Amino acid sequence: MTLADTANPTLTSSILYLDGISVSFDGYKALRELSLVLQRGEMRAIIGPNGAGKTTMMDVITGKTRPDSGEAMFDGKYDLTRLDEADIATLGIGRKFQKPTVFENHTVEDNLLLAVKAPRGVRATLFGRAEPGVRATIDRILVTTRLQDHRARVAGSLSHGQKQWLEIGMLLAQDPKLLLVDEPVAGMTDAETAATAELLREIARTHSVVVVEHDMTFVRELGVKVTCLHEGAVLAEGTLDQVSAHPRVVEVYLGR
Ligand SMILES: Nc1ncnc2c1ncn2[C@@H]1O[C@H](COP(=O)(O)OP(=O)(O)OP(=O)(O)O)[C@@H](O)[C@H]1O
Repeated sequence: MTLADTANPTLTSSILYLDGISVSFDGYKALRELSLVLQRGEMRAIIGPNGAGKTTMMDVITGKTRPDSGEAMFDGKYDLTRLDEADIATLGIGRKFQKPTVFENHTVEDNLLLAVKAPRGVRATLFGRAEPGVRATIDRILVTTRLQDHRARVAGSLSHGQKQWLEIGMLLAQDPKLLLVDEPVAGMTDAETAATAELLREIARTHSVVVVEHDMTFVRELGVKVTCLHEGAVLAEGTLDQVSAHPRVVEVYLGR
């Protein structure tokens, strides 16, 4: 961080600060001077057509992709462009990919126990006799993710929606400050989609969240600020109504 940055109140007050991020793949510009600021405790929905750069942006945040230029800061002080993926996860950025990757042969509860933030070595001894603090965390997550009545079920027997919630629960078990959630409601029923919006709103009371999603009904249910990306940059930002009324957003995305 430079001296100029410490005097930048937008940076110091934000959980995530992206400024002028560019990424090229073999000459193709996936991100073009992308700038986005997420306040602490904010949930933001990211929309935009295929190829807009949403996944690439998430990859920059998690250290999977290094930008060619620009600034990416976390929690007002950590330079994400200089840290590797493991360091960034340890700092408190958790990511959930679109496809659920739960341990199908383990119970719901054991999946959460496996994910829980615990010192190395402790994890292996957790099964069957988890310490009370860990138990309380797991119980809380089971309630949040609507899985309290399914804790003893094998994860492979859950519905698609329940698997997604379990994976969100596994993310929560790591106690991240910032959650990145990629297309959580793809393939869900309308009822599951509505429940997921409610679940994320609950999580957003105590965490900062970035959600990438194409389902506009779901984005409306989230009721948060929306950023529409197009060709690697921000095309529009505001409430869903404001963004939806933007002629270019209609032209390149919503009107299609
Ligand atoms: N590793 C890579 N090598 C080459 N090109 C890539 C690579 N990753 C992404 N791209 C290209 O960069 C552009 C942005 O892709 P990205 O996956 O970030 O878009 P997206 O907004 O997430 O799209 P979608 O909604 O389809 O997931 C696309 O044109 C894509 O083909």
